[in-house]
Amino acid sequence: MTLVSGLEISGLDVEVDGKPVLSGIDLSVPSGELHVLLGPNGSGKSSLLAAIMGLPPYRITAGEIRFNGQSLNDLPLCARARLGIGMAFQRPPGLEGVTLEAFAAALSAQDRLTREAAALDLADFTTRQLNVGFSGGEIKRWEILKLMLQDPRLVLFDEPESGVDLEHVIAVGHAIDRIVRAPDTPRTGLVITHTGTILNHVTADRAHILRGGRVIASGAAPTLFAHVQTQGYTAPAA
Ligand SMILES: Nc1ncnc2c1ncn2[C@@H]1O[C@H](COP(=O)(O)OP(=O)(O)OP(=O)(O)O)[C@@H](O)[C@H]1O
Repeated sequence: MTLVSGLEISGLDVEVDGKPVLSGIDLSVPSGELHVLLGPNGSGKSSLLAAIMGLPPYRITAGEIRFNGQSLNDLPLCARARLGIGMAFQRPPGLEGVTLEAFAAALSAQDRLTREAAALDLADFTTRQLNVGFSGGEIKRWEILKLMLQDPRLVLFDEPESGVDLEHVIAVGHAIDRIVRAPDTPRTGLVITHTGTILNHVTADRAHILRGGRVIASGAAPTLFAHVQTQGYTAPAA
């Protein structure tokens, strides 16, 4: 299938320092859909997000990543960000001297900061420096708020619920839905989850199981997650 709009990955091989981490990945996420990546530790989930975002040291050695019909393979990170690709990181660094207010002002997104900071319980943080002294859960909530301010078109979430308490997971899930399901802005989303907690609060369309750097199964998100809970990261019988 060739998608005109959305994310399309075909025959993708990726290596790190000469070591293959992804092999023959075929994955399509149509515009307007949110897909989930499941898989055991070390199966290549974060490497896949990094390869889409263009983060070093992940190197594409075969295949192609396209977004809205444009190949990303030869684009540096900053060009991918300008195309509207954004990522909520697992362990983002602190940015001393840059406050949430200043970050929002640089993006002319002060209105969104006011609105969405309240929804993510970060209203008291606007004069704080980014990620400096934030708790683990606060960092995760800021990563979601950051995406709201950046207004990306392809949104990558690396374990958005890990370290987030149960009450705030609800806010994070609703915020992810607001990002991906904005009625007048078509967006595409890909989210990694281990526990599946976030799936109780977002509407996910499809899920994919990665194992050993390969996609071994794809299916409706609730069905595939239920399968993983009982059978582990295996391909369901046809
Ligand atoms: N920068 C790197 N340097 C060396 N090896 C790496 C690097 N990044 C990933 N790898 C290796 O690639 C494999 C896939 O790692 P990756 O982080 O993508 O897995 P994951 O599925 O996201 O795992 P987890 O569920 O534990 O977060 C692992 O064996 C990992 O050690």
